[in-house]
Amino acid sequence: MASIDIQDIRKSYGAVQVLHGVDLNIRDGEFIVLVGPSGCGKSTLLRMIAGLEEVTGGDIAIAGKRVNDLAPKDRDIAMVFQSYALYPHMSVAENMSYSLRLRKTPRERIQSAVSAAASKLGLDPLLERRPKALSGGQRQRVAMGRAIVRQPKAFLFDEPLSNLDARLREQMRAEIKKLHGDLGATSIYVTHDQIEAMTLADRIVAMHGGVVQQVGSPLDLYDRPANLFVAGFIGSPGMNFLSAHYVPGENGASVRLGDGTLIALPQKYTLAADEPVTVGIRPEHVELSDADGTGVDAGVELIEPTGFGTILHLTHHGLPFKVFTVDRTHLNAGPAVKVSFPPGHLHLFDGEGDRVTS
Ligand SMILES: Nc1ncnc2c1ncn2[C@@H]1O[C@H](COP(=O)(O)OP(=O)(O)OP(=O)(O)O)[C@@H](O)[C@H]1O
Repeated sequence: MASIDIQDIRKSYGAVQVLHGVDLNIRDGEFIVLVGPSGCGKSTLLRMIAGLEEVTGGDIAIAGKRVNDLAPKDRDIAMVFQSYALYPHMSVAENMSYSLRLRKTPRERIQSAVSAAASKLGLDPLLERRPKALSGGQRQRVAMGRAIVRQPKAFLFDEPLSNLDARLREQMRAEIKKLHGDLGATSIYVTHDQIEAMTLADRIVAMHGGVVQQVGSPLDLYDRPANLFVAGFIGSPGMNFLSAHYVPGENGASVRLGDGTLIALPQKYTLAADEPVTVGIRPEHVELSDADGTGVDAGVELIEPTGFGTILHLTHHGLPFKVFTVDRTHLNAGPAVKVSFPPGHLHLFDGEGDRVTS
């Protein structure tokens, strides 16, 4: 196991810069998830750590040793890909033992490593099969087994569950988390799936446009997103954003929506009167009541029952927003409801899209 230190890492393909200076210190044993939309540079960063892409600028150190110019095989890390990358002509056991055989590891050591990994992953009955006789989930387990037997300093995962159906993804996600709990190995996991990021990570690194937007625990990112991008990316259904202007007010600060509606804020902020801001509130934090209740008027556009809860698509003076509720009485909401925005759940972002904290 090892720490991984990334300092001012930059990557360009010709004139196109895709990583703009990434700094990240990963602790020994930590599970880090790189998350972001397609094209944000997360796979490129992972591949640079693995040694599969050249570093344009900056430094990468594994266990305190600079590895920029070290070949992938000399970095002592194992990579698990979306495509599994298994050898079709080898059995499961041969696939798992391949790297150890290359290293001329003694036969008994190979056997005990393969059998320990196989039993951890439930692969014992499949050891003699070829990959083509396995399901997608079983193949991904073999790919993980192959990584485990090497006892690498770190595991790198590149969207390993993308090819699996939703139920299997959920199951494998839990298995990966349990495996990390057992092995305690430093892991970096790339995904565009925010649920995977939230459930697996000790810390999430949210990326956008080749720039790290925020690094923190899953709940840090959920509770205190650093900017509009993170606020919108983490959480499902996504956070509602309302354009507004800041009103300092004598009896506490508020924001004024376009139609003049005032929404109370939890505190005063160091913003100028009338400064344009964006207010964010998660669908699960909006409070709903009947049309004759208290709050702001909203029209009901669409009701989506999910079983666990209900998503209501609402509008307030043409402004669309969503509410999520587990209260089934709202399944039959009429054409109009009232909503209120609890001040403690509001997020405020300035004109640049950055979180306003004080
Ligand atoms: N070999 C290459 N040559 C030129 N541009 C590249 C190359 N590889 C990646 N890119 C570009 O670099 C950017 C980052 O790509 P990268 O694969 O790291 O994104 P990603 O966040 O992992 O996306 P995805 O989830 O789609 O894999 C993209 O704009 C991509 O087009």
